Parts: sequence; structure tokens; C-alpha cells
Amino acid sequence: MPTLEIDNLSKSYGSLRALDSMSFSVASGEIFGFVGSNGAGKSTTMRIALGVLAADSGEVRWDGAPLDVAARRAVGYMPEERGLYPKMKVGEQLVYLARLHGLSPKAATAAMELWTERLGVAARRDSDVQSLSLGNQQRVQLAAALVHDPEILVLDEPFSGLDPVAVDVMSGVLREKADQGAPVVFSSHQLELVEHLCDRVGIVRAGRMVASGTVDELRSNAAPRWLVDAPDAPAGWASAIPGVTHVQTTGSRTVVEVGRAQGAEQAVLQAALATGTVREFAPQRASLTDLFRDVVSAEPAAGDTPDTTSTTKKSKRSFLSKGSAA
Ligand SMILES: Nc1ncnc2c1ncn2[C@@H]1O[C@H](COP(=O)(O)OP(=O)(O)OP(=O)(O)O)[C@@H](O)[C@H]1O
Repeated sequence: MPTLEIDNLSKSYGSLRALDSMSFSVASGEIFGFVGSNGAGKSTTMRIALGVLAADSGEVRWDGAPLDVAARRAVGYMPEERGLYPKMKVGEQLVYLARLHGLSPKAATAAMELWTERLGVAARRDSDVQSLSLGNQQRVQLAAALVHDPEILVLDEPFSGLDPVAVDVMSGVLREKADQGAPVVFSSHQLELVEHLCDRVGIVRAGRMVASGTVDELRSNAAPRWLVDAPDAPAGWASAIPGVTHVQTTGSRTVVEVGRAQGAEQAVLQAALATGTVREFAPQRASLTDLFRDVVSAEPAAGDTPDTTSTTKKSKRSFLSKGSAA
């Protein structure tokens, strides 16, 4: 199956190491969510994949061959800084971009009509791009990435600033392109959306891929969490229980993170019962947001190496550590 491979990319800006052996791969038909704190290196990776920026070392391959200038024509790219001509009409601009990718005038016009219709901006074909709302400009930007029928999609924060209806439309389009066989990689800070939409997720920290896999795979590496609803319990009741590594309380409901030792959760239940009534005691599924906080707040260890199959196994602070960049 053709695969987009990001292999050991490193990139420095002066003394700043923006990418440090960044590696991951996205198979044909797969949607890959690329997440990480601000400045973690997502845009830099995507720019290198598109060839608008050169890596210091490493390689990007598609179907086993280096992604050269010719092969990059098969990529639909949505840059973070966006790239539309503000004073050009929406329709003209999309036809122009499709023509640049080698489509005939007729095919370019048909593609423009298809994508403006599909993305809900057909009524604005004759408007200057600059007169559109930011969300509609973003829809046009996605149309620009799709208008030449790319084999690969690389999208930098395509969902930022979109209303819920536009998010649904965009999600549907990405799923459709993946179902047609494209590898789709996009960056986002909207973790609920990423969890819902993506087949696999990669979490980046300081220029490295520190965890990747399905959300279930990432979850299986996380510490177990339990919800306890104990209305009589005094503040801080769970903090001193042996084996508890983190506590988060909202009203009478407390979520504790416990170690993997046999029966660790039983100590929590007993401590809760000792305070009085226990209305609920149940395992909690970690959300991608929880997993993200876990991973980005982990202490980097000496010799930290990228791990593209599982969560990094470094010592970590609590999963809601202050200062985590969620
Ligand atoms: N042209 C540049 N010159 C110098 N430093 C840069 C340049 N572009 C990016 N950087 C730095 O490289 C690092 C990675 O930036 P990058 O834009 O790739 O992060 P990101 O993960 O996309 O962040 P965000 O989520 O905020 O968009 C940051 O520290 C950033 O300040």
C-alpha cells in the first residue's frame, strides 16, 4: 500500500532545533492527526514535506520514492499562513490554481465548480477572496488544495476558525479523500475532533514524535483512571492514597490516576468509603486531551528517542500538570 513517509527529518533555525529526527508514516486511505504544543514543529514538518522548506537531514518519501518536485504536484497542501490572492475572484483563482497543476481549461472549471459547490462557497465565486469571512476564505483554501485532485493531502490547521457546519463539511471531505485512497495528514489543536476523525494520531514534542498510534493504542499505555463520586469526602481526600499519581476534583466527583499495581483502585475505593457515601466508582477512558497532556508534560529523559509505535515511556508528571500546553 502506498505510504507517505516522513523519515528522520531534522531542521534548525540558527541555534533553535525545530525538528529533531521527526519520523512517522501515513498509509494510503488513512487520516493521520498531527498534534503538539505551539512551536512543537508541525508546520515545519509539513513545509518540508511540501518542499517549500529544506530539511537539514532526513527524507520524505511517497510510495518508496523521494517526494521530488514532480511528485509534489500530486500533493494538496493547505499552508498555515494560507496562500490565496486576496484581490482575485474565488472562481478565477481556483481555475488558475488548477491550470497551474496541469488541468485543461474545461477540467479546471469543472473542478472549481465541484469544490465550491461541495464546500458551500459557490455563491461567492465572483467575489474577491478578501471580501469573504475568514471561515469562508478557509473553505476556499481547502478548495485550492483539492482542485487538482491530489493523491496526498497535507493540511496545516484546516479546522481552525471554522463553524460547526463547516467542520462537518471539512471532516466529510477528508474522510472521502481517504476512502478514495489518499493519505491525509492534518495538524490541529482541536483534540476532540482529531480523536473523532483520525485513524491514527501523532503527538509531537520539541521537534520529535513522542507518541503515535490509534487513540486506543495510546490509551492502553496510559495510567488507569477512576472516577469516584464521594459527596462526604473532605478536600484533598485522595491525594495521600498510596499508588495515586494524580487527582482532579470537580464538586463531589474526583478522577484519580492510579499506578498499574494489582488492586491499586481498591485502595481508592476503600479510602472513599471511609469518608462516607460513595455514589459512583467507575473506570474512566482517557480522552485524547488527557493523553496529550500526559505526553507533552512528560519529562524528557537523556537519550530520549522518537518512538513511532507507542507512547514514550519516560517518567512523567501528573496528567494535568500545570504548564502543560494543551
Ligand atoms: N522561519 C523561522 N525562523 C526561525 N524560527 C522559526 C521559523 N519558523 C519556525 N520557527 C521556530 O521553529 C519552531 C517550530 O515551529 P512550527 O511553526 O513548526 O511549530 P508548530 O508546531 O506548527 O506550532 P503552532 O501549533 O504554534 O503552529 C518554533 O520554535 C518556531 O518559533
